[in-house]
Amino acid sequence: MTISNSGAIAGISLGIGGEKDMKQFSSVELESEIQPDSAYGCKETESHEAKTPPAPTYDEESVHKTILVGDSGVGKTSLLVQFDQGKFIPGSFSATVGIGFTNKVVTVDDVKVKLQIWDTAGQERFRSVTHAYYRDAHALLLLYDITSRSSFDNIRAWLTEIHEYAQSDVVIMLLGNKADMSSGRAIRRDEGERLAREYSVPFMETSAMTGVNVELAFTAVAKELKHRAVQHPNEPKFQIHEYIEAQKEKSGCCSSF
Ligand SMILES: Nc1nc2c(ncn2[C@@H]2O[C@H](COP(=O)(O)OP(=O)(O)OP(=O)(O)O)[C@@H](O)[C@H]2O)c(=O)[nH]1
Repeated sequence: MTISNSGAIAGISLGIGGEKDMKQFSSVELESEIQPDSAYGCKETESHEAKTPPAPTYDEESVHKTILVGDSGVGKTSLLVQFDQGKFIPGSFSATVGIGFTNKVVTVDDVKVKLQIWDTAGQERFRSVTHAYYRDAHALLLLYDITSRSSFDNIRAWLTEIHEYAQSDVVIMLLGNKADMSSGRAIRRDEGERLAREYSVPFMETSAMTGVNVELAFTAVAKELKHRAVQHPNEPKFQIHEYIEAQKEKSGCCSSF
């Protein structure tokens, strides 16, 4: 699997201590970047004979809007920077202001899946701005910080908001970030697993610092979105939970947490 970047993080100032100011991007400009969901569904055939329709092909021009959400300070910007640039800059970001995005292309099953990844401000005062972006989101990565009980407790409220403002079929993934901070851990991994099971969403612990599971989180989302776009009604569905567990086992990623 390869990952390529098709743009810098829009509106995020990466300077040490710099504010992650997204203000210079108007929502109109940003929305115009999003392509229609042309890959979803397949074309009607002219013949009226009862035959199995051909499997739809994936439209590589489709853009999948993927949004990072969660309390302020859980590591949304750091996760995106780790995925985008493969690096972690400790303590370098002040709170995100507003919302901004970066484009990434993830190659899964030999096709290029375009993710437009939006980094949102976790602070309460920006909530009304970010809600507006949920509506046409294809995927939401919901983060808490494993060293922060309150960020974990707030996940239920985030899920309520997501169900209120996002499409009912949006792909949701729960991420327990800062998994490298074992000494400060406040939330056990099985608590995260239990919450994810309760809401039937996939879950993994990540570290924006070490990079553990960062690529896997985005790749799993890309795979799910790609499979949904070309899903044939008679074929078994892609099992994102099984895929994640298999990949975790392969990498042996989580044994040290
Ligand atoms: N040890 C460790 N620190 C992290 C990790 N992810 C983020 N941090 C630190 O946590 C702090 C907050 O990270 P941000 O990425 O700014 O968090 P955010 O969720 O974008 O915050 P808002 O913009 O306010 O919503 C920074 O000091 C990061 O360096 C991680 O995986 N491990």
